[in-house]
Parts: sequence; structure tokens; C-alpha cells
Amino acid sequence: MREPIIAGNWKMFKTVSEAQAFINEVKGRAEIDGVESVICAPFTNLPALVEAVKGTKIKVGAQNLHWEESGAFTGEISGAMLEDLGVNYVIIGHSERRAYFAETDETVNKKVHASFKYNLTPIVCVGEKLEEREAGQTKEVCKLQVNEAFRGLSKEQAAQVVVAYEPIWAIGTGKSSTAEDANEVITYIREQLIALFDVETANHVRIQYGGSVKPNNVREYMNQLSIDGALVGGASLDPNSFTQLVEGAK
Ligand SMILES: O=C(CO)COP(=O)(O)O
Repeated sequence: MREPIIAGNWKMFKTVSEAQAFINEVKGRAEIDGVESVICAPFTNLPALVEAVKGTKIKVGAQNLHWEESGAFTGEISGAMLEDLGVNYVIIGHSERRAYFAETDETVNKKVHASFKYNLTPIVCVGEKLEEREAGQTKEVCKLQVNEAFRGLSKEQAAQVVVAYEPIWAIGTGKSSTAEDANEVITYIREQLIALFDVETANHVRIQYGGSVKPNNVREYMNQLSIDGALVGGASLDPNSFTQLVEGAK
């Protein structure tokens, strides 16, 4: 059985003191047996968050990494640095990074390999733009992104990847994909993983839905057979709302 995973993507929100206050609020609440809860925060918050979640079930993730261990890459953070901090997860290839910071399928793949080198579990984001959706290209776009992201991974590594299917038109818009549509695309993504690896490997991979997930709709997604959790932006910033999302994943 795949353990459901609710991951908050805080994007560029919260100072260190706000992050600490958030963990104090959710401690003992957003911790439910059988559901994994993760907070993916700005780099500046990570040392304080790793400290704050000690003794809890909550895990900490970054939102990006550079694939090299070190070097002349001004402004970048490496997997080695994240591992050293005690970070567990890293989001890779979020559509905002692909759109605003020129990330490509090629750099996404390099980052996925780097995450394994430094014992970080990658949360790999895929998803189509509105024009692609309207042109009936959703599955084709996701297939290409998945194929590229998983290129060169062993079956053991592939099984540990978390995929987040995030249709770009549903992010931060309040216009979420229907649970049935999201389930159909996610089932298709799993079929691609069967083709790339095998049934056993593909059945291990957790695939989340992301895009305007809120406490009031999270259960609809979780009731779908193929959906293993959610990657949540806006609704992960409030401690009560994050707790309700984790409860909804049970
Ligand atoms: O981008 C997202 C998570 O990575 C989704 O953001 P929202 O939940 O704010 O739509």
C-alpha cells in the first residue's frame, strides 16, 4: 500500500519566526498515522524547520536544488547542503520554476539524479498549460515530462519518486481539475511508469494531485483510486487548513 502524502509548498512565503510559529500550531495535529506530512519551505527557513519538527512525524522539504555538489553558481543551493541540514524532500520542476527560471526537462532530470545522490526524495512536478489542455495534449505533455524526469533511474530509485500532477491552469486560480479528470491523468502517468519500468515499480510510486486543493475538496481527490495525496500551495500556509488537509488524506 502506498502511504498518502500531503506536502505543503510554501513557495516564497513565511519568515523564520512565522515558520516556527506554524510548526508550534500544527504539532500533534497534522501528524496522523498512515499519512505523511511534509512542509516544503524557502531555503532560509530550512534549518529552523528541521529543528522545529524534531520529535514529530512532519518532514521538511526544499523547493529546488542545484545538481552540482558545489561550484561557481551564485545564488544556488546544492543537494549536499540540503542533506547536511537534514532535509528529507525536494520539489523538482515546479511549473513556476519551469516558467520563470528557465528549467527544462533536461535540468529536471539532472536534479532528480542529484536528489538521489544526496538522499533526498524528489517530488517531481508535471502538468499541462491551459492551451495544451484545450488542444487535447494533456497526456502527451505529461508523458514527455515523466519520461524525461525518470530517464536513467534504477527501478529502486524510480519506486521512491513522488510525482505531483499539477495542471498549470489550476494553480492558484481556484479552478481545480475535477477529481475524475485528475485521476484519469494520474492513472495514465502510472501506465507510463509501467512501460518505463515494471508494474511493481510503478505501483510503488506515489502520485499527488496539485492545483487549488483546499480542505473542502481534498477528500474528493483522496477518494480516487490512483491519487496518493496532494501538493498544496495557498491552503498549506495556514496551520488549521494544513491540519485539515492532512486529516482529509486519511
Ligand atoms: O503550485 C501548487 C503547489 O505546488 C498549487 O498551488 P495552489 O494550491 O495555491 O493552487
